[in-house]
Amino acid sequence: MNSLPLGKITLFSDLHPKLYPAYFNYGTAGFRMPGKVLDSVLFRVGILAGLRSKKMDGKTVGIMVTASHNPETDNGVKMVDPRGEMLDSSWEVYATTLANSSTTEMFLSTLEEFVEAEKIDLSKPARVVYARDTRPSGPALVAALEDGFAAIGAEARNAGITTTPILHYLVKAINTKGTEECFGDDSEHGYFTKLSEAFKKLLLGKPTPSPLVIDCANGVGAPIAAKLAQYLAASMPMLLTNTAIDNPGALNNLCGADYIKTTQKIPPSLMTVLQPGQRACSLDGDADRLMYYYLDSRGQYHMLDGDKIAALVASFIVELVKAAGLENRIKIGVVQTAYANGSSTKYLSTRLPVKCVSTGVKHLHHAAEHYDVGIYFEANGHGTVLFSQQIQNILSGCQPSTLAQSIAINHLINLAQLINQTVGDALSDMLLVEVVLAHRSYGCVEWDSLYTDLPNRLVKVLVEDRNIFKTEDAERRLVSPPGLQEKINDLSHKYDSGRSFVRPSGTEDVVRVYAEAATKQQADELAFRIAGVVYDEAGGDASQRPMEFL
Ligand SMILES: CC(=O)N[C@H]1[C@@H](OP(=O)(O)O)O[C@H](CO)[C@@H](O)[C@@H]1O
Ligand SMILES: [Mg+2]
Repeated sequence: MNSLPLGKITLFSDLHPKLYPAYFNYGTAGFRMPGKVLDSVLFRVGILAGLRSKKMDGKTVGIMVTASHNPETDNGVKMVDPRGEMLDSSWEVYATTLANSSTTEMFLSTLEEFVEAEKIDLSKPARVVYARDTRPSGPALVAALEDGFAAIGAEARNAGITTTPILHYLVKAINTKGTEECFGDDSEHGYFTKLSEAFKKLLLGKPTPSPLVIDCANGVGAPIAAKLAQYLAASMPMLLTNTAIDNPGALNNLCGADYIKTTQKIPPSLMTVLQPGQRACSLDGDADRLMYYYLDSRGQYHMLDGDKIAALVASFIVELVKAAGLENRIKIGVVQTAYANGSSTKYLSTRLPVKCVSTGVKHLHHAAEHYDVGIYFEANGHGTVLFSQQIQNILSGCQPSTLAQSIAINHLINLAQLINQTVGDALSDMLLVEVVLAHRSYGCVEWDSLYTDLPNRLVKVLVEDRNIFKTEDAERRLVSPPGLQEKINDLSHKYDSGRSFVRPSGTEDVVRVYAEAATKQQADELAFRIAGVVYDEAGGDASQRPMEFL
């Protein structure tokens, strides 16, 4: 086939017309909207994925149908590149243009222009693997996606209902099969085997962890964690909660990783379950984010977010690399965003290089790839640790001269197996945390005391046009509107340990204000004063002005 099958695409496309005037944007998290408006988008993404595979010489491309931590009525779709990573950003623009073509004719002509511009060799095969989360709108959207595959003639493999990180794993496993970089068996069984075997090796000789309460957000994490529990058997006792995937409206409702981070509260459903001192964690709706928390002996709630996970894991890896005698050969680094708590940055900076990049997983992931071992976590609990292929080869070829070196090297080798190398993975990260806690003989209290979080506050501001907000220095400084950054600086300087920044959201039509300061009251006050200044500069009617915190 050296030209697009226009007749077939037309037939299918007419079954999936663009009915909604909505503007579709392939953003940080792919397309994400109310599920009911996405039929045409899924069909077109099916075709685009086929073309992406052809462009990548027939390698398998992944597609995940999910809206992660969003409300149950939302849905979305994102594409995964052959190495298991997020779609190349140049294609995000094509995805947006194709999704917004208002008629079949316009869609076809845009497709043709695009094939021409990208010089796609249409005679190449197209291969895709796809999955969805548990959302009720999922089956119909997957059917639209499958029509897209049929229209372009893609060879499609259905991975069923699974997590986003497993889909990423499958993509990389399929594409590295039979190569030196072989990633593992390209099945869910392969994923569970890889994780559980590495976990058991890392825990050998350590006491079995006490039971961990897992809030599955009533989403796809529930069936997947249940399967993982079977592979781990007695080596990791887990108490699964919020597993009601068939209860309408339950997904992410008053539970899940995003609820934990944004409300800084325990899910109400766990109030009677969680014992003081017991570890608990929450996954989000597609199980790529993880938050830990616990109640202290006075019953007070404490949150252990992505920054605390980074601190725990980074210090452990730094010590292992030293113990392996490889500190001069392995360059370790941490990547954060401006949302990382100032105390975490301070803690980490005394141990290893820390880089700050713009918000969004792809920025963190790419920056982490510049290290031999790159650790990245967003404060919201999304993150992973990347071991370069070269370092994995060095580790497996190492000739240790002492027993201690040999043990440390083996631990590093097993960590590279345990940790999902493609994307943040709540279940893999959870096992990683459990390994470090077991090696350190830490409970939550000891882990929490690595450093004390600076109180902070995040406020959303509704403005008339968030596009007038432009930033630099990894989003820490506003360059537009002119003069606003100076006002932010003046206010921040008035508070002990005051730090604040303002940036337009990439996923919502708002501007976000983040502030931290020495006390909670000061952080709240600073955030709301800056939000007020932002609103006065760019907001609309006075009723939407952020209310001063009392
Ligand atoms: C403050 C915050 O949590 N921002 C989130 C949010 O991005 P915004 O661009 O801030 O809307 O969604 C992103 C995608 O899920 C996530 O990567 C990021 O951390
Ligand atoms: Mg998610």
